[in-house]
Amino acid sequence: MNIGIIGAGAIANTMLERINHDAHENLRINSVLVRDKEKYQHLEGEYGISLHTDLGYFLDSDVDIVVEAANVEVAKSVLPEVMRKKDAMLISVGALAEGEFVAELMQIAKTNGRTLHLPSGAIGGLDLIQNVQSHGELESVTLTTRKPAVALTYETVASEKAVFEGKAIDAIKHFPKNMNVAIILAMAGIGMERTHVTLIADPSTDRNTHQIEVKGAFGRASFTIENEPLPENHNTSYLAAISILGTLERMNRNFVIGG
Ligand SMILES: NC(=O)C1=CN([C@@H]2O[C@H](COP(=O)(O)OP(=O)(O)OC[C@H]3O[C@@H](n4cnc5c(N)ncnc54)[C@H](OP(=O)(O)O)[C@@H]3O)[C@@H](O)[C@H]2O)C=CC1
Ligand SMILES: O=C([O-])CC(=O)C(=O)O
Repeated sequence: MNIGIIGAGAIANTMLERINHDAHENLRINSVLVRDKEKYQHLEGEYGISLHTDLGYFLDSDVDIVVEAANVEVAKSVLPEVMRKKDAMLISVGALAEGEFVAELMQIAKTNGRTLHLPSGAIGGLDLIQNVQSHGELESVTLTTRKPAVALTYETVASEKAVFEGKAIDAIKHFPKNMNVAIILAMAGIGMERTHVTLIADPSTDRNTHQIEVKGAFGRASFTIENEPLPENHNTSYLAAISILGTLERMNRNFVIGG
């Protein structure tokens, strides 16, 4: 499967390493869309990809699926055009916080026979949450995220401090680079208004920890994911990058595990 990536930052680089550098048997990244060609020129030689700055030419290049790995604003602006022409995979899922935009995208997907894939990103447990909610039997979902203080605030923080507490829909507005997990969790479960989020700036941690608590007719579940960050961007967990890789790999299979 030929892949086009939007963005050339920490996640995109991990994918270029795992897929092109390691010569993945089924996957190949052919094209990368950037806004500054000079800055990323070295990638063409290093990974044998074509760099593009024009979305139209990028979409017309030899790619079967487009993976967005840029940011929420870029995702919002390019996704409608991308989905008219290609299947897409989105990691800046904060772009989907507004229901009207999701409805517009789903209409484009339906008209053009496209699929939008949303990997689990830096968390897990979304299979269980979706199963429980399939009959609307989810009662509550809470997310407590703890990140290094420097990732969340310019203030000097002496001891751990909650920098946000409230609904998922508001969490992504205030922290678009850190709360994509809140949005995928809300989409899988009880929505943007009812998913309760606490974001803690912790000067004593170097990990991105997401603690999820779920209650419903099935019983209760809790998941704690203690993520190692990517060296190129400490805000971003390594798991987010390999959740894209795993999702791409599973698209090639003739069997499905979990769900
Ligand atoms: N769903 C989840 O669980 C997670 C989601 N994320 C999200 O994934 C996304 C990518 O993360 P990460 O790789 O760490 O981010 P980085 O900041 O490392 O990289 C972002 C890349 O996007 C590029 N970019 C910015 N604007 C444009 C544009 N207009 N056109 C093309 N490229 C552009 C940047 O280029 P330039 O150098 O020119 O600025 C840069 O190469 C972020 O939105 C992040 O919040 C991250 C972790 C978890
Ligand atoms: O990588 C993480 O741990 C989470 C993150 O940044 C996000 O959800 O935006």
